[in-house]
Amino acid sequence: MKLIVGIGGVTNGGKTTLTNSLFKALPNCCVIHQDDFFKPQDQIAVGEDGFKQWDVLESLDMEAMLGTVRAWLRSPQKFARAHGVSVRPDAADTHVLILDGFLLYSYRPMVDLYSRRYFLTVPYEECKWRRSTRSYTVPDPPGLFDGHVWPMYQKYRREMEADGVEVVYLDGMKSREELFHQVLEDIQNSLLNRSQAVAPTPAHPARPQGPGLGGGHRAARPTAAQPDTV
Ligand SMILES: Nc1ncnc2c1ncn2[C@@H]1O[C@H](COP(=O)(O)OP(=O)(O)OP(=O)(O)O)[C@@H](O)[C@H]1O
Ligand SMILES: NC(=O)c1ccc[n+]([C@@H]2O[C@H](CO)[C@@H](O)[C@H]2O)c1
Ligand SMILES: [Mg+2]
Repeated sequence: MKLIVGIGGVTNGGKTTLTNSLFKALPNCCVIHQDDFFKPQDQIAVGEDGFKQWDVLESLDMEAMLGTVRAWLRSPQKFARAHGVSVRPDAADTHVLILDGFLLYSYRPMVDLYSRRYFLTVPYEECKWRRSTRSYTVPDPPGLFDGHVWPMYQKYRREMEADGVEVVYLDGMKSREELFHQVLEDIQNSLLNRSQAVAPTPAHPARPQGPGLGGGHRAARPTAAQPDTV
């Protein structure tokens, strides 16, 4: 069973913090960070506002990110091994991929790959404060947050909502522990529901095939007919 989980949402909402905790807690779990797919600095456009446009989809090599997700889909076992994740024999059929990033649900070719799309939010003031404490590989120039980062967050979020992309909102003002337990429990329930949906137990108790029984046609399988991939 393969499960792709998105930990998306606003910058400094706590995505990577939450992702790291889930990674440690879930069996056979791999992580892909969207931030690893930023294009080189000299390929980042400069806007009319004079700011490098880091917070737009075009600044990310999303084709490469999708390629990495496809590699996991082809063989989660191989992917896990290649990334130093040792596959747990007691849960060898369960594979979870977490995608961590601020623009996960705005790239059309990937939107339908997720089993669950989480979206962390924090209010403007908190976000601005947290961001001011961070140092990125390219430090934020003065005014970037108000001039570029926050307006782009609002624009992409509006578009995502207008497109009807279904997400589970998470309140990033909750404690790290509360968020972790909430999301872990939710993912574990998804895994449980899926394992029950694909379990080989028949919908009805097996009946011996005697005369007059088993007339040659099969009843449609209910939820079990769903593929176990995403
Ligand atoms: N639940 C929380 N409550 C308070 N502070 C938090 C919480 N989660 C994370 N933080 C802090 O907020 C900051 C941003 O956290 P984190 O790096 O996880 O966010 P992010 O959404 O991944 O940000 P980025 O946009 O840089 O990817 C860090 O200083 C982190 O310690
Ligand atoms: N990781 C990077 O190369 C980089 C460079 C400049 C800015 N950022 C910021 O990262 C955030 C997403 O995590 C975005 O808001 C970018 O502004 C990242
Ligand atoms: Mg992060």
